[in-house]
Amino acid sequence: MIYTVTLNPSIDYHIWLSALSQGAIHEAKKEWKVAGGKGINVSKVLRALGEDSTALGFVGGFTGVFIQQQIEQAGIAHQFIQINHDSRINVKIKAENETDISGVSPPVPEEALERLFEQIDRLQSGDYLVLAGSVPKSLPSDMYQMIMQRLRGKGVRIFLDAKGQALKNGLPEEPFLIKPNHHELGELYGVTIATPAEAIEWGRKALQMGAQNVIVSMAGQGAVFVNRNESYLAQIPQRKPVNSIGAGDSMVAGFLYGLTRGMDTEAAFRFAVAAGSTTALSEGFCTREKIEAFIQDVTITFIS
Ligand SMILES: Nc1ncnc2c1ncn2[C@@H]1O[C@H](COP(=O)(O)OP(=O)(O)OP(=O)(O)O)[C@@H](O)[C@H]1O
Ligand SMILES: O=P(O)(O)OC[C@@]1(O)O[C@H](CO)[C@@H](O)[C@@H]1O
Repeated sequence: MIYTVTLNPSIDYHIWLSALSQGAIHEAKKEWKVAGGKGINVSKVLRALGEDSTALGFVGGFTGVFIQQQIEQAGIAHQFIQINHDSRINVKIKAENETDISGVSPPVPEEALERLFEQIDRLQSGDYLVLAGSVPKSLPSDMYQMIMQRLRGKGVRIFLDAKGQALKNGLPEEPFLIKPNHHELGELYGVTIATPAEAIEWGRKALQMGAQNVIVSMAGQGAVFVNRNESYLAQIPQRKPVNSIGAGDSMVAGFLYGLTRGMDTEAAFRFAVAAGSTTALSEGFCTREKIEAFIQDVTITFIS
């Protein structure tokens, strides 16, 4: 069974403007409101690919009701834990370029946290667990590490898509996969990663710190994959992105999907890159049809 955890879900309010200027009044050309948060996005992409998952996390208030309804309408199983305060609203402004404003995360009470731990304790060998996105401020920054410690030795494969302290703290627990983008990986080591060669070099450092597999996503530059046996570079044709929100989540979902369908590492990585890119290059998330049409445009190079 696949579980996704979104500790800090959101309503993503996508809004299209002709131009964004500080201090001005803007009239939107178009808008969308969708349930968001990285784990939830992974569940959505998996659903679109025909793979079931159960979404876990905290939802609250009128925004939480909306998020839960959307997940149910999408046919995604969930075991959300209700909290009293409103889930966040994250604003995604599309003008000359993309600007994100993330809302304030709601406080999560101790009892809600205990309930999440009870759910985590029920996971079994062979399950996959995706831990993705930010940790609400009221929770300890080593939340993901705490979850992973509870699962030690149980045979659950953990995909960790986090940044900063949450990523750093999680590495010693040997997550099956991490998927930082090149900025997030650079931030971990206090360096700037600008090229795939640098992403491979620093990705290998993350292996030394505990990660079993590392995908470093590099937006329009593609991605690199490293583990102890194999390293690959994925390149994609240069095209203007339409919506890069959720591209990284689509990549995580694509890799997970590939593994569950028995693809080898290289094929799962190729599928993951095609999933990320087709989300970035179209409105809405990737679909199987879009991925299949794009996948031959992904060039994979084996790196020794
Ligand atoms: N401009 C683009 N053109 C083609 N593919 C893209 C583009 N931007 C992103 N992608 C694809 O999506 C993958 C993930 O993108 P990115 O590195 O932006 O992830 P991210 O920062 O985790 O994204 P997010 O947090 O918005 O989900 C890339 O490796 C690439 O395959
Ligand atoms: O603030 P976080 O939890 O790091 O990221 C949240 C978020 O930006 O990530 C998703 C895209 O990856 C969006 O659906 C959501 O708004």
